[in-house]
Amino acid sequence: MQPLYRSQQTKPIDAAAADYLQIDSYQLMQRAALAVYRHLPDCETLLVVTGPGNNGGDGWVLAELARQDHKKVLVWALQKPATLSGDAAKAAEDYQGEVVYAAPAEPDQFDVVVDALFGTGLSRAPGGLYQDAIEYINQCQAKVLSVDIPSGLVGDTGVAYIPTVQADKTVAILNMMPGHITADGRDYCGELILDRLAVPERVYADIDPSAYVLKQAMLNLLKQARKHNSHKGSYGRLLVAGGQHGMLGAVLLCGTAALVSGAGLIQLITTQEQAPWVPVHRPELMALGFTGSEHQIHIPPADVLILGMGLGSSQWSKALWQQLMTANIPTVLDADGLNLLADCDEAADSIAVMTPHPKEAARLLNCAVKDIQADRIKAVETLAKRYQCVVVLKGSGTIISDGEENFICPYGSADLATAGTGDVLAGMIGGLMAQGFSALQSAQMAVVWHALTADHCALGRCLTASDLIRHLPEVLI
Ligand SMILES: NC(=O)C1=CN([C@@H]2O[C@H](COP(=O)(O)OP(=O)(O)OC[C@H]3O[C@@H](n4cnc5c(N)ncnc54)[C@H](O)[C@@H]3O)[C@@H](O)[C@H]2O)[C@@H](O)CC1
Ligand SMILES: Nc1ncnc2c1ncn2[C@@H]1O[C@H](COP(=O)(O)OP(=O)(O)O)[C@@H](O)[C@H]1O
Ligand SMILES: [K+]
Repeated sequence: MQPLYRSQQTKPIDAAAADYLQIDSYQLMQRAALAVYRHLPDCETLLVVTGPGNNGGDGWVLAELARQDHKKVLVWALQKPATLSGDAAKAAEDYQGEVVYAAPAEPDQFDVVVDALFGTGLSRAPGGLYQDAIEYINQCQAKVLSVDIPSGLVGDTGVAYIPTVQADKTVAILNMMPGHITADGRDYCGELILDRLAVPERVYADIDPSAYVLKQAMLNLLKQARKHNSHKGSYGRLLVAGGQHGMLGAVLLCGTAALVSGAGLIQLITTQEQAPWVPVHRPELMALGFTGSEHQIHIPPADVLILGMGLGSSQWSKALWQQLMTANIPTVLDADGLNLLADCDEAADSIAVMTPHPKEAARLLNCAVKDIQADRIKAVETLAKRYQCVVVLKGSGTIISDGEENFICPYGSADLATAGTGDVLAGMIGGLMAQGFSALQSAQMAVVWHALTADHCALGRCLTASDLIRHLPEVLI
């Protein structure tokens, strides 16, 4: 799996790469700039906007390459060359073309704008001249190519400061960062290209990644045929509980998704009044009504429980939650199941996977949603360690953590931002666990399958949770 590194890990990565290639840091910068230059869209005229550090250095080198390639190049330097240091100063000195120190008039004279303002060294919101430059770039009609990362986007977290360069293409050098694909990342990077400068991954073997990118290939396991000599009992017994009055749809979506994911036997637990309707909607699903009594219900034997979708927070909800959470069944906890957990101090040993969206995560960590989104990796890791389970933090660039390692999904889109798609995901995770996959493996495969199905459907804003379930099989063909 493709590793993702934090900004503090990029210096040792650069050093290891230079060492492997047996070149110095300036030669590495030259290779980086050449790699970016090769990804430049077809153009005659380009503006290269350079900042105060080595990202700016890459820009100066790229500008000289373009000049030697007979392009019409202009560098807009936010920092005068005399104030630069190290490789960036050298790069500015080697540039033989035209330079300006203020915004060029006629922004539409350029075919391409290269954003070489900030890379991994961005440490605060761009203000003053830098803010003006980013706003200028964003107003240009030209195609925008960002070197390493769009300036203003925080590589560690994917938080985009206001303003951030809106790139058409981003060329990451040597390594990618979590911020390229989670939180705001995908809205700002445009087409994302990683150029490793022909340095093999093993060169960084000693550097611990912050996360890994999940890959489509992990679904190959699900494409394998089942043993002929097997039966429904071989694929697990699953309980799906939730759906207080008026919310039957949540458990129906979840149970149906588990069914289509291959689980053997599925029983839904909902209210006494709604239970008879379950087989009417989906004959393969069995149903059990819970009255809300304090007395222990008869809990059928099960390998996995999915709890919380449309559960609510009434007395009925709390009584069901309490009884099922103490039943000692490996549990996928979702939605209101998580909200009830946030309100109680008891340890919950049976939780195998929890699937919070940022608001549910914020309730569990007693903070605001913006604190979760400010560092999604930290949030998911904290939850996984606290509850000793696999945590799936949903949203753009869904992150999965088992407390040791983190995994980010690069697929899916805001087409999934519609009611019930989370219920479908919980059903898929529980459905895979019921078939014997580990909690982590089930979460990883379900998240990738779910996101790729949305991409495959290509229904845009018309996508519904039911469409998603219907199209699941097509991604495995
Ligand atoms: N040999 C090398 O050094 C290589 C460098 N590379 C490039 O170097 C970049 C990293 O270089 P740096 O570490 O110099 O980082 P940056 O080029 O991102 O710049 C950091 C500088 O910007 C300042 N700064 C940060 N936020 C600011 C803000 N909001 N307003 C004003 N100033 C701000 C910092 O104080 C620091 O001086 C990478 O992203 C990549 O583009 C790559 O070419 C790989 C090789
Ligand atoms: N902007 C987005 N980009 C990618 N995936 C998204 C986006 N918005 C929502 N999703 C996905 O859609 C699902 C929504 O889940 P959730 O918020 O629990 O909805 P519900 O409770 O209505 O089912 C999650 O899998 C989430 O990751
Ligand atoms: K940049």
